[in-house]
Amino acid sequence: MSYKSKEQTTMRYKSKESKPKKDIYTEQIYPESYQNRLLYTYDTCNSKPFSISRSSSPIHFHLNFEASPAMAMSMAMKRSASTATRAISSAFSGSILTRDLHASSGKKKIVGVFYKAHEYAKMNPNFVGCVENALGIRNWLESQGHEYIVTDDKEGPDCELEKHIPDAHVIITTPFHPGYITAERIKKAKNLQLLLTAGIGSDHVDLKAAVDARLTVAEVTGSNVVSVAEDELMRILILVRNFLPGYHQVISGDWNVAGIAYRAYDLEGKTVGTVGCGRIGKLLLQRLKPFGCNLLYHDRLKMEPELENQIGASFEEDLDKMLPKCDIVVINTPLTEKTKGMFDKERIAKMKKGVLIVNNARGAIMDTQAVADGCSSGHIGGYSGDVWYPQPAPKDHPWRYMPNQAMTPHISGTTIDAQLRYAAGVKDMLENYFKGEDFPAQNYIVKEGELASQYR
Ligand SMILES: NC(=O)C1=CN([C@@H]2O[C@H](COP(=O)(O)OP(=O)(O)OC[C@H]3O[C@@H](n4cnc5c(N)ncnc54)[C@H](O)[C@@H]3O)[C@@H](O)[C@H]2O)C=CC1
Repeated sequence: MSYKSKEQTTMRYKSKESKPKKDIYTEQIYPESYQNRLLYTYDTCNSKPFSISRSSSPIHFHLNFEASPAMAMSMAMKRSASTATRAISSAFSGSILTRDLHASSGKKKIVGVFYKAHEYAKMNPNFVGCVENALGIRNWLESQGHEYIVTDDKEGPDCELEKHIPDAHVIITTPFHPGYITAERIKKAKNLQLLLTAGIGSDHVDLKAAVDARLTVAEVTGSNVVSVAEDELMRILILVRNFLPGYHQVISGDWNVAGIAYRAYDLEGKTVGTVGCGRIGKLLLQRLKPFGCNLLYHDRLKMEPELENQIGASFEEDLDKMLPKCDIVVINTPLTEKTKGMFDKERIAKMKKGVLIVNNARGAIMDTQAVADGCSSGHIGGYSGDVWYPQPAPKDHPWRYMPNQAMTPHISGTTIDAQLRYAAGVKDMLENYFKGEDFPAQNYIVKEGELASQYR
């Protein structure tokens, strides 16, 4: 995608200014989100050609950004809330725990694990999520005397990540190219205090080991939920319309309408169920509503009736009762001890014959072979997603070769918009960490020996 022109950016800025007040639905999805501020940052950086060179990192710009009165007020409110939180927590914290966050001051060693971009790194100055552009925080970190090592080499005993584990204070990694932080690595990491996920989903960390070691684990909650929900909608349409065989026909010089049409349907009137209905699940349901589908959701938590009514979906307490009703099932839970392997042979057998499955949550929520077998037998009519286990997916991963799949590498949550948001979120948390301040509460996955509720 090309960069936005100044006119486009101005339009976006204007439309943001005239945006109607958030409704109850949006309030629930974005409590204290980064969204507005970061979009503002993004617009600011693109619409001020006099002060910014295109090759600079965009996420530095919000330091110079003059807040509007409303934003200044909200920032001041946040500051006073965080001061109050600190006062309360310091009043109650008496224990001496060597690895708790902010246990030591001074220069830090920060290790980042990202995917390599090679020739693509220079093609877009906002492409900050790769090794080469390193979230755009290198100058900022190094100017304060911190050491910043960045690599994509993350597997095996001789990899670059392993070399830096013993003296790293902070490890940042993205779910797109996850640095697996195992219990063994945590044991070796004597200086480690903080594990940051540049994105959402911290299952690449052995969270139990992190709890036991009293590490802090945090992610940029909300940073790419819109990106994933949009991508899920695209995958649903690709499967329902049997799009991919048509695309392949065009490339291979064929023309066979029947070969596509015999199993292409409308989305209207179909029953779609989301398993997990947090931020992404709700955004997906909101996007599906205008298609005239019958919407169901299963989650640990039932929505407030007003929100449920606004979204137009019905709660299904029992997953196994919801599945046989669904033409399309979308997975939107984190990978936890409870959801690992949740979709095995028996559960897949409970689904309708020909069911379409979209999974952008995590590959390991599915039993790999059961999915491949389901696609081969036709019980699963189509499977699409961007998440695999492990990542990168090995060349012989069965999902590469099963019929009726529309798989991609892990991309849905790393759009340029998402990268700008999660890079700024990481920078904010590092800034708080250096100052000994708390992070936004919803970002914590492990804090003071406790695991966030959605991972339990
Ligand atoms: N493919 C990609 O690029 C991305 C993937 N993700 C994945 O999507 C997941 C969900 O993200 P969000 O919606 O932001 O998280 P969220 O925390 O807002 O929502 C997760 C929902 O899952 C529910 N849940 C947890 N365990 C459950 C269980 N055993 N049964 C039923 N429901 C359960 C929770 O109650 C919660 O409502 C992330 O954890 C991550 O794994 C997130 C962002 C990007």
